Amino acid sequence: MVDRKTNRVITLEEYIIQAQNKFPGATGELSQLLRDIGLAAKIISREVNKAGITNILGEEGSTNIHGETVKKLDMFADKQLISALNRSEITCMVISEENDGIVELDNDGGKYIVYLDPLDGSSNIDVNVSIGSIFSIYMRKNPDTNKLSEEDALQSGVQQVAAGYVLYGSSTLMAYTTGLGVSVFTLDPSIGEFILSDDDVKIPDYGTIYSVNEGSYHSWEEGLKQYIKYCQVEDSETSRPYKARYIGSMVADVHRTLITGGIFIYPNSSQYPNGKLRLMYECNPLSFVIEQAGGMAIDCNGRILEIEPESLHQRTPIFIGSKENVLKVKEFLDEYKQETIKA
Ligand SMILES: O=P(O)(O)OC[C@H]1O[C@](O)(COP(=O)(O)O)[C@@H](O)[C@@H]1O
Repeated sequence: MVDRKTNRVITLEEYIIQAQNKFPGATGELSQLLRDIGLAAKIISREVNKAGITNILGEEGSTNIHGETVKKLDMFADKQLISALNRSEITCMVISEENDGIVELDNDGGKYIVYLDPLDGSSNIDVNVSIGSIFSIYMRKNPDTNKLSEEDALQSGVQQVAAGYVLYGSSTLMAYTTGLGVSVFTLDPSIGEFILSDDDVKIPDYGTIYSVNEGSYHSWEEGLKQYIKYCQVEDSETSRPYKARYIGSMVADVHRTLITGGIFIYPNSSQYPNGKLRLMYECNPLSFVIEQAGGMAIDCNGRILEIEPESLHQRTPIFIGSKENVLKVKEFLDEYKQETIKA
């Protein structure tokens, strides 16, 4: 995207500074934090792009708190992001999918807390399918107390000051929001810069793509089963049947949903009674982005962003995407919930 006034491409760096200048009181710290994440993303992107020829594919040998085998790229991305955040002394703690507890950085004076899914879509790393990194940023609740605590970090999604993701796909892009709409930047490897490619992105109100792992269909609640049947019925008026698309990397499936409209679902199932995806570093940040683009994100009861977190790595079911599609699935969930209650 070219700046109409200067007829020049706009880099992430410039865009962040321009946005900051709109807030006279801004300290520039959040800007620095976003730049730090941008830098780490470039380094991770470089490694992802040549993963097949450098010994960075495969398992690292350890298991994380979720009982998942950790991939070498998971650890590489985790290290890159944490060291980038440690460099600028404004982040006091990081919570990451690859670390059990809070990671205290050497900046206990820092006022920001960052949640990370350093490498999302781990099952796709070794098969060269799109993967991503997800970040969510909060201010400390009690900046005057020296002692950092989990209590500081357990804040609902509405408290996020910024959130976003990096998608390592056919190109590498970074999308984020600070609560003033969603901006997308594409990495131009030839100059090593993220260039603004889309500003104030809006998700279509209605889409004809549904995205869910139907492998666990048998253990879904009836309302969801009936909604998927609804998506598959022939009806030209509502452009059904919808197309099914499922990449298996939440960042990639949600980014597609942001651009084309539709819905991404990761429900409860017998394998994951409370859903699989993590509230604090997968569902909250992507819900903030989708809501800022005009979409919706709910669990089986209400808004994802209003869930009061109880633990750092808690999971939640999620229904996220275009407003009309999310309202439709909620209709089915509520209707069959009533049926079950009556029965
Ligand atoms: O293989 P499944 O059960 O469909 O799960 C895929 C989901 O799990 C995830 O891979 C979980 O994320 P991680 O790879 O970060 O653990 C999501 O990106 C994706 O949406």
